[in-house]
Amino acid sequence: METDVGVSTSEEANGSAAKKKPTVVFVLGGPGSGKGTQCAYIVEHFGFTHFSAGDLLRGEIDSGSENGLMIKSMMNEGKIVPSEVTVKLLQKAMEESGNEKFLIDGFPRNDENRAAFAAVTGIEPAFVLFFDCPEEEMERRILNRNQGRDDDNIETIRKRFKVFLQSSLPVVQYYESIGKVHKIDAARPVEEVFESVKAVFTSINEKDD
Ligand SMILES: Nc1ncnc2c1ncn2[C@@H]1O[C@H](COP(=O)(O)OP(=O)(O)O)[C@@H](O)[C@H]1O
Ligand SMILES: Nc1ccn([C@H]2C[C@H](O)[C@@H](COP(=O)(O)OP(=O)(O)O)O2)c(=O)n1
Ligand SMILES: [Mg+2]
Repeated sequence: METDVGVSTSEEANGSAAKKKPTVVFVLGGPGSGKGTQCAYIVEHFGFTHFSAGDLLRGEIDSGSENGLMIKSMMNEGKIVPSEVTVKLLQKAMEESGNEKFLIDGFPRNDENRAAFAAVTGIEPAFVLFFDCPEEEMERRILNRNQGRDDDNIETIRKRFKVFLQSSLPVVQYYESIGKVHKIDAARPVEEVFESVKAVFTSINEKDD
């Protein structure tokens, strides 16, 4: 079943034709909190196109691009790749998609990411989903993930948790301060988490009707 989520519009400064801007939802949460898993369900039910910033960066490594080695070494250290690279990949993916409703997963991961996306695309998120999960549960999930990722080892996982607390949580707190965060208890089974996620998207649809 697909449900419609409204596309925001903005008037040009001179008040002429309204120009459509894509609807963007940022999906945030620590490593292993279940962002990718829940995004797959949201796509199925609500007609969004899903982009994982981490997947786009891994694609860039695999393509043999000139940034590949730099991205690979930063990811293996659990560090956040410069926004210039990530925002460009997201912007290209959105332009090529043909959709106007996007779930952007794992981005923005720091304030630099947040500001660069706003400056380059002119888009502010409709809202932010935040998957709240204790570290020991996230660690268990990542160690069982089996996707063959170089950064899913205990040493890098610990570094990623540190970066999440230091750089990514403040971005969530910023969006909380402007009333844009829907916080979800992500420590529950997948289906239960999705019930809460579904409620958020359904209530947004109803508001737009
Ligand atoms: N609610 C959940 N309960 C248990 N395991 C989960 C849950 N959500 C996701 N997982 C599993 O945990 C791992 C990490 O999930 P993933 O969606 O990749 O998280 P993220 O994108 O936030 O790192 C995957 O192996 C996934 O199958
Ligand atoms: N906005 C982003 C997103 C991810 N990255 C890098 C740094 C992250 O540790 C890795 C992996 O991100 P990814 O979202 O795939 O990881 P999780 O799904 O949270 O486990 O990619 C980044 O540099 N900038
Ligand atoms: Mg992920």
